[in-house]
Amino acid sequence: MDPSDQKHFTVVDYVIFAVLLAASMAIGLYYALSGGRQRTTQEFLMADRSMGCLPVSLSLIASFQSAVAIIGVPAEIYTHGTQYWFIGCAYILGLIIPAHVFIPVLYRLRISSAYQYLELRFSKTVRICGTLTFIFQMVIYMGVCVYTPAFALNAVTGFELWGTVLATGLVCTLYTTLGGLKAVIWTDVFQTVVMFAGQLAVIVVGVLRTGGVSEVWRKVWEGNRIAGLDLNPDPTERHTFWTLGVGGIFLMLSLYGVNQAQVQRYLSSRTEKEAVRSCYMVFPSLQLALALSCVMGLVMFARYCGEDHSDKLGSSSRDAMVVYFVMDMLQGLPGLPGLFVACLFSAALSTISSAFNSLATVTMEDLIKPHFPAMTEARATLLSKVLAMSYGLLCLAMAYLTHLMGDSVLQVALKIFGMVGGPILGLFCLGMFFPWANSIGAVAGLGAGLTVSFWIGVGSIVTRTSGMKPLPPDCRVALLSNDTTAAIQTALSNVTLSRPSGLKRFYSLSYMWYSGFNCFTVILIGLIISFITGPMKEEDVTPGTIYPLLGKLLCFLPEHLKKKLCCVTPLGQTLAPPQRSSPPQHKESNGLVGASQEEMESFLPEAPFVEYETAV
Ligand SMILES: O=C(O)CCCC[C@@H]1SC[C@@H]2NC(=O)N[C@@H]21
Ligand code: NA
Repeated sequence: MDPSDQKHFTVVDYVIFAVLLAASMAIGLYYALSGGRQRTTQEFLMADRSMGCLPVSLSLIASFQSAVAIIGVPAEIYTHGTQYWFIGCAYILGLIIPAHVFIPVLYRLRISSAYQYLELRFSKTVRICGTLTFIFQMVIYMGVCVYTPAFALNAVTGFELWGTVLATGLVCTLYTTLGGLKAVIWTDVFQTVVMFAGQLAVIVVGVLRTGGVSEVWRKVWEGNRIAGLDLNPDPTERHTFWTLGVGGIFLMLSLYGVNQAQVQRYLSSRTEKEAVRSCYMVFPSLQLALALSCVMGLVMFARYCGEDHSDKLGSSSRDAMVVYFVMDMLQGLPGLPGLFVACLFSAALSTISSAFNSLATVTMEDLIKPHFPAMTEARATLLSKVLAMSYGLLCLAMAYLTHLMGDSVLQVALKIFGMVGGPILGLFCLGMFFPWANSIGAVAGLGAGLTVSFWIGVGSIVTRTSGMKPLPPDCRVALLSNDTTAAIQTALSNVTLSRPSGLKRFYSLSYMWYSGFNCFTVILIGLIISFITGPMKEEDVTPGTIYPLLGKLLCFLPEHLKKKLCCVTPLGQTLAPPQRSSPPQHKESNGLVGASQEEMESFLPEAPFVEYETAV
């Protein structure tokens, strides 16, 4: 972008941005110097399991609402219209199922890492596989989250790119390392407020400067950006009600049901009820976040449709255009561009800090502690801090990798969740809903799921066919010059998109189905291998690790029928846990793994959880 058109920041803007970083640091330092001063892993990683539902719910939003959503969703709405808004329908089941299925099972096991569940249900190997897959997913995702705001700002304002990445990464690493989960949750609360404020400011100023609500509405309506209910069942159609409203449920379950960053927040709640309540409280805030970013996209469309800005932005992507739009709107209003930059970095910091902390937790709990049972609390806490720091530096490296990806950042993030989060969701579903599944089946299922997901993911990149939604003749796209638009119009009008067949059709599966498709692949292969290698007997399954799905689904059946059908009878008391084959390797202060018999009993969930009786 030529310097003459670069939007510049006033001193006030830089001050506001600096205040945001300083406030985040202050919260981090406060929790480093108060309370237990982060001296135990219980406090550093689990916030002493003392959190209330309000901070937890805002922190749950912040974890997966980063600059990717702030920039990527408006760019999506501008380019393809409001179809994406239907993902809001997925938030209903996408939060009810975690609240009533995953939280009860995971909370009552009193674990610190979600993947401890996999060892309880299957074996240590399955736990390690789950942990490594999670680490892989979050490290790449963190890279996208650090890179997005810096890249977008640099493209429009000349804001120093790698200096920003470094500043963001270091501030985030510091307050996460110093203040632990308590600092991460409370900075998330502060940053979520800044995030909403920044987006609201842009929308209000944008609407006022584009001629008011009715004018904006007229332009987006004429620009056919308001999408209707698209019930096209074709799974290769990128965004339809089914891919977003149903495929999106699996995406939500992989994030809000089994992702360590969210599970850790549920487990840090003071009671299970608080955790369930925080999950419910996520719903309105998530809908608000979605609405704000979609409306921002519509205002941007109303503003630029018809004007021509191609010379100003040149080749930079739609994502950068969102920042251009914001700087254009907020010019001459000192402090507001700084507020938006603070909003962008709040979104990024709150997601990255959650990722650091959850990565440090699982690395500690799943990969290190099991091999060093005698490690003292002090050393374990110090190691957790070193881990948070090292993940911070690793993420800067990943930011560079994102530089090479090229796709729209929202697309990249959602593909990562689908390709890696989907199989992990499948692993937990296999464990919770199918008592017959055994460890070999679980590992085979996860392997198959990841293989298929990377096969589709890479295939879709190789045979990429992503076009822009055709524009009405009178509205030229801001980014393209007139003749290019004309060329696209003619090209689009007379080319009949050849329907992909066979393998190509497989590659063109909508990325919104990746989570669901990969989840079912893991379950299917996991069950097949389990039955081939000898299914587990119900009495061998660790109590409390099964969710009585069949019992709940068939709850309308009379007892004797249920007994025959799925040999499931809710017993009044919890059975004595089976003798564990391996002697307890180490006493885990906050987990059941390797716990002794009486510890197991003391932790076991009360009656509502089903114990299986052998089929009569
Ligand atoms: O914002 C990001 O970092 C990732 C993009 C959004 C991830 C998913 S989409 C559905 C759910 N709603 C959110 O706000 N985040 C998650
Ligand atoms: Na965030």
